[in-house]
Amino acid sequence: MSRRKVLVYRQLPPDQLARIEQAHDVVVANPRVDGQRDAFLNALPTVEGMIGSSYPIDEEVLKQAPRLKVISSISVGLDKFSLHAVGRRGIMLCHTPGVLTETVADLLFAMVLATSRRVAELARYVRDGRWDRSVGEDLYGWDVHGKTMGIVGYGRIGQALAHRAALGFNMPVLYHTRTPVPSGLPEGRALAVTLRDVLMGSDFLVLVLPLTEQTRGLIGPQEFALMKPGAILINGARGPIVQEAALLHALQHGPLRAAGLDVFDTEPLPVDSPLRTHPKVLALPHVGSATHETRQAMCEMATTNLLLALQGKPPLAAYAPVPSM
Ligand SMILES: NC(=O)c1ccc[n+]([C@@H]2O[C@H](COP(=O)([O-])OP(=O)(O)OC[C@H]3O[C@@H](n4cnc5c(N)ncnc54)[C@H](O)[C@@H]3O)[C@@H](O)[C@H]2O)c1
Ligand SMILES: O=C(O)[C@H](O)CO
Repeated sequence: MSRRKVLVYRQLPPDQLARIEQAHDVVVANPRVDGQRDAFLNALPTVEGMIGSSYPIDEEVLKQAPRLKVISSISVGLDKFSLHAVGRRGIMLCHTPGVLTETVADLLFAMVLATSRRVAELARYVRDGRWDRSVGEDLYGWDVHGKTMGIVGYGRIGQALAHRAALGFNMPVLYHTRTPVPSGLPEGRALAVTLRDVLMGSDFLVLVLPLTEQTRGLIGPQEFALMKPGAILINGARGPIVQEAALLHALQHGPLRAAGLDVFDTEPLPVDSPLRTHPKVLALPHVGSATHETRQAMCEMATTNLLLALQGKPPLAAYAPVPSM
């Protein structure tokens, strides 16, 4: 097998980097890191494989990489890639579904619990030395068990979340998804409904669907207007699925009691974003899959995908059909 030029554009664990270096000529250059952008740009004209995540690989980047055949993303979401250009060019785009499912569902449920039981706010109260008497009603939270869990996007992660909600917390589940699927739960525990019905019926509305042309701006003023007073929104999908101005309005004027956000329009979240310090917002730095075990598993899968695809073999998971090499 001939050695090819591979661009690693995000930090990889040393064991995975070594696997690539054994077979190919590697340039490590993260365009977000000061001093590495030029090396990233200089590598593009000759690279045949790329591995990384979170940096936009758009038409402009792809134009500069005429020999590119394989991109291996260390993510399940593929919204950072120009899918039209990838398809047109016959580039194999691989990703890492499945290995992060349970970990992301854990974090989504943590956000459900943290927002309703005001975990971050109460911890700050103790840390700030304000616990000088028993906590009054103004700091009480709201129950989670038995409330209705609404899920938009009932794929791998949505279903793992539904299991936690229905079987662990006795919550009725409403779900809405593009492609109809059975709930995977015992009879009567979950109902597939329209988006309108999920919005109207849920105490917690969790978004866990891909960002696409169809889902950009999906949750806006009209959708917030349908939601229950006191509902809590959790966005574990992608920031632009929710219209930010409408979200701020819904937090200030209702119906939202709180929002748990792991994802934002612009990441990292700008320091002047009103969402950063909003008292009703639990903002996390896009960490759905960020555990030692899962990030290692994602990097391993992405590395395997890259190596297989560069050998002309089917990778473990890919968006595009296998191109001829
Ligand atoms: N916060 C994080 O760190 C994090 C981590 C992993 C994944 N994610 C996000 O979660 C998404 C889902 O991951 P997954 O592994 O469950 O993917 P998946 O493909 O298994 O599930 C996606 C679901 O969304 C549904 N869907 C697609 N378009 C829709 C639409 N227009 N309306 C309603 N439903 C629609 C699909 O039918 C499918 O059921 C990813 O695409 C990514 O954006 C975020
Ligand atoms: O899509 C994913 O896998 C996560 O959001 C990490 O980028």
